Amino acid sequence: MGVQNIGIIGMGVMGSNLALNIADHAYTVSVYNHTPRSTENFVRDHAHANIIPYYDLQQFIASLEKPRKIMLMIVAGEPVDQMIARILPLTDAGDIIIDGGNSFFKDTQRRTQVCREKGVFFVGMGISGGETGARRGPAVMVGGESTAYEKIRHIYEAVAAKADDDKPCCAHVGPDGAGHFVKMVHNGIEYADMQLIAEAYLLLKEMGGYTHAELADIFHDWNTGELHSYLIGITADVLAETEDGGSVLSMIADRAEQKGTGRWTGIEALAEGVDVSLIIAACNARVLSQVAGRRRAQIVFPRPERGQVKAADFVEAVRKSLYTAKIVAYAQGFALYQKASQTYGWQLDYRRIAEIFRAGCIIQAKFLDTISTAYAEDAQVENLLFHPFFTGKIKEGEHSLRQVAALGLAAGIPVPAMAGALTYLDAYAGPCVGANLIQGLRDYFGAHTFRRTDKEGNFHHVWREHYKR
Ligand SMILES: NC(=O)C1=CN([C@@H]2O[C@H](COP(=O)(O)OP(=O)(O)OC[C@H]3O[C@@H](n4cnc5c(N)ncnc54)[C@H](OP(=O)(O)O)[C@@H]3O)[C@@H](O)[C@H]2O)C=CC1
Ligand SMILES: O=C(CO)[C@H](O)[C@H](O)COP(=O)(O)O
Repeated sequence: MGVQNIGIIGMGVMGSNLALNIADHAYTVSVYNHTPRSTENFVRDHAHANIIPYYDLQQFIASLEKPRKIMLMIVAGEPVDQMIARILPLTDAGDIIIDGGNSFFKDTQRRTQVCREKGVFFVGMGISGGETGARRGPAVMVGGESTAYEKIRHIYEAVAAKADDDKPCCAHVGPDGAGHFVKMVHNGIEYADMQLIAEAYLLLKEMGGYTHAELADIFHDWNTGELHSYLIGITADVLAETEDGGSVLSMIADRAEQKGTGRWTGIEALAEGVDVSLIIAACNARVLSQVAGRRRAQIVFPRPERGQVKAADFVEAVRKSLYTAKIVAYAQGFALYQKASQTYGWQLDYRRIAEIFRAGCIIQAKFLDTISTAYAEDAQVENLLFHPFFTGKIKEGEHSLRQVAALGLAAGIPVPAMAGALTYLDAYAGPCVGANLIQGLRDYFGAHTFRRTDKEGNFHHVWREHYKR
């Protein structure tokens, strides 16, 4: 008869740190890894009275109290299916398998069905906060049956980060794939946020001529105001870091990698018909940073001469631009939650999602408090941009964003996310966006019909050929 409170499979960065975090909260933890070496190294380097290593999967499962709580913290994709296939025969009805990795939410929906056939609960859990979060308190987004959540919540709410009001950053957000969907979009917003920060950095460095040390001070200063966030804070740290007297950032290759959650967000948004242009711009920026032809393009297409604008008001304009565009990025991400919630019938609680993002996760930021308040005031707000606080901030920052993006474009500095934020505003708020011509063309070549401004219904026009080809 097993006695350990929970089992964790996967002794990588996240699994090992979560095991320690859970063990620190007086829960007993069995750990297992598909290769014994990772487990051996972990228990050698981090001996803990509440952690017991297992090198045999059957013994690991047998060590757990019932209903068993078995958490996977392993590489997403095929390994998760393979591990479930190995675990399921060893489980009993009522046991709970928790996937804490960045799994694709549709895989989670499928796995939920597979486990349900055996009476086993499957919980798709989004976890954010990286290594430090896992060790000291992550944000936890739980998808699955509420019966299962009730059995595991005491553990995860204990280890999760706590917001300023002491509420745990852990919530049951909906059934099956909802937790992984919420995490996927969190990561998409993370991509957009980091891209905007990178654009602000580039503008200040290339046009303002600031050194990395000076920029570290600027970002540090920004982090004391409305931009206060984990990402701005660590940007200051990265900028300030030196090795042998030189900037570490200057030594990092200018090529951004990705594991795919941002890309999934873009694909799902396109499928849902929601514009997440800043997330897609961020994905494209990472893709383009990797292309082999960059060196050749630098020679073939020299960029325009860059003037210098080293002035305090330029720094402030960039700060305002970053904040304004960031609001658009978050509004787009939350619009995707709203649409997906309808599509999948999840009844997502946007206020609670914003609340659990207030601490522990990578996108934790001061203004998540305001997003949570906005949804508390109007749970069905059509778009966050219509909340008076954000409307005011957009109006306040739009001019700076326009000036800064235009400066970047004129100087040949790529600002796809900042420009994307403006384009989004212009398309959203513009009286005519050219869609009338698109409809005319579609009707011309394909008889796709169009709607009229003066009458209800769908119309086809018999177009005349005025110009001979
Ligand atoms: N790092 C981060 O900041 C965050 C990561 N995540 C997600 O958490 C999950 C784990 O990430 P992380 O800990 O960083 O990754 P690591 O690469 O540090 O660890 C991966 C773990 O998966 C195990 N593993 C690899 N292949 C298999 C397999 N075929 N079968 C079983 N186990 C396997 C590895 O074992 P071994 O090394 O012995 O092969 C290792 O224990 C991923 O889904 C990741 O996307 C979520 C939030 C934040
Ligand atoms: O989930 C995370 C944080 O929330 C991970 O850090 C994520 O893997 C980062 O994504 P990518 O590697 O694609 O930049």
